[in-house]
Amino acid sequence: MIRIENLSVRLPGFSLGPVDLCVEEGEFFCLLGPTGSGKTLILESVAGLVRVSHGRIMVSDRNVTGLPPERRGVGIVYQDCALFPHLSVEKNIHYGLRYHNGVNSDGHVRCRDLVERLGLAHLLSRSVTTLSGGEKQRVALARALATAPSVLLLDEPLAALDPCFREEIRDLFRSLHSETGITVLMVTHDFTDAHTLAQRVAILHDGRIEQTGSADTVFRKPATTFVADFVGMQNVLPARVESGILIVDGLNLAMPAENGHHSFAAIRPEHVHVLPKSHDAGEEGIPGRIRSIVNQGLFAELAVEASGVTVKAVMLTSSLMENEFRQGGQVSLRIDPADVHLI
Ligand SMILES: Nc1ncnc2c1ncn2[C@@H]1O[C@H](COP(=O)(O)OP(=O)(O)OP(=O)(O)O)[C@@H](O)[C@H]1O
Repeated sequence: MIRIENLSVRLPGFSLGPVDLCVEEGEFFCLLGPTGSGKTLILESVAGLVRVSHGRIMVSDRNVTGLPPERRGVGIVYQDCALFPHLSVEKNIHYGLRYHNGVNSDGHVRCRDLVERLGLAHLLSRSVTTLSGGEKQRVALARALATAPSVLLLDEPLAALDPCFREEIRDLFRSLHSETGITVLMVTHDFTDAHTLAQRVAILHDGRIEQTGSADTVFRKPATTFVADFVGMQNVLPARVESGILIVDGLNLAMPAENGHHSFAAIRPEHVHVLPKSHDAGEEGIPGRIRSIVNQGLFAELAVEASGVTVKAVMLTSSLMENEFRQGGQVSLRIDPADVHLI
């Protein structure tokens, strides 16, 4: 368990916090946010690598705020692995043991088990400078776990890897977490990590947490326009309700089930259905004109102008071809009220 209470870190050009965050025992938690929003600083505060200005950090019910990194019971893996280039794979893995209750038989047994589990036995005598990206990450993970930390901190460990290694290491994190039940706090830019690994996520903005929840909730029901933009809603439009009709900018839409006071409607581009003009789009069909098409290969991104509003949509390129959609062409838009999220 990691409990961060009222944490602030003041640096010359940046202020983190106040941040409150609890990662439950055995949870896999992802921190997401734009570059420079303070994700790494949170991780470094937990690891004891940065001076905390205010607040308290608990790891497994122990107040570790004033403790040096090696006494906090945390393991950390960085994006660039930060392995010691002058040491072999084996020496890198054993490195931390000397600072954690000395080199004892428990530590050696644990390292042997990790070497086995992470498929590193044939690499032990190799210099780490000769390893592939995926192999380096597995060594970094073994080194971080060698001291039996109660929590594992991962700072964008997949970002520098080729897509094929990324999938392999992501699977490794997933199985390791489910087998050991270790508490994991991971910084990532990648929404796939959030969806496939995390039980919960937090979105950071300018040193503050803007929303915490399951990946599904945060992606489908963002609490703020910032989170909506960040998770790729693309259509975040001023909205008001008049006589039971939702007026989104200049568009009249059927009212979604959500109630309460709202100022914005957020609609994911994949929830905007673009249909040929002749197609029966039903009562909700909104006439529009295609302003632009960007072909991304498998998908195409469309900007459609409807009643003076630019609505973003994505569709399969095959469907774009089939329907012979062209820039300037007339279309009908259909948006299911259930896919309109009010903020
Ligand atoms: N030791 C430091 N001294 C001064 N400023 C720092 C220090 N460490 C981080 N910062 C600044 O704090 C801000 C947040 O940095 P941080 O590395 O936490 O961002 P991040 O969200 O992890 O970004 P990225 O996704 O690009 O890694 C940045 O503006 C950074 O320049």
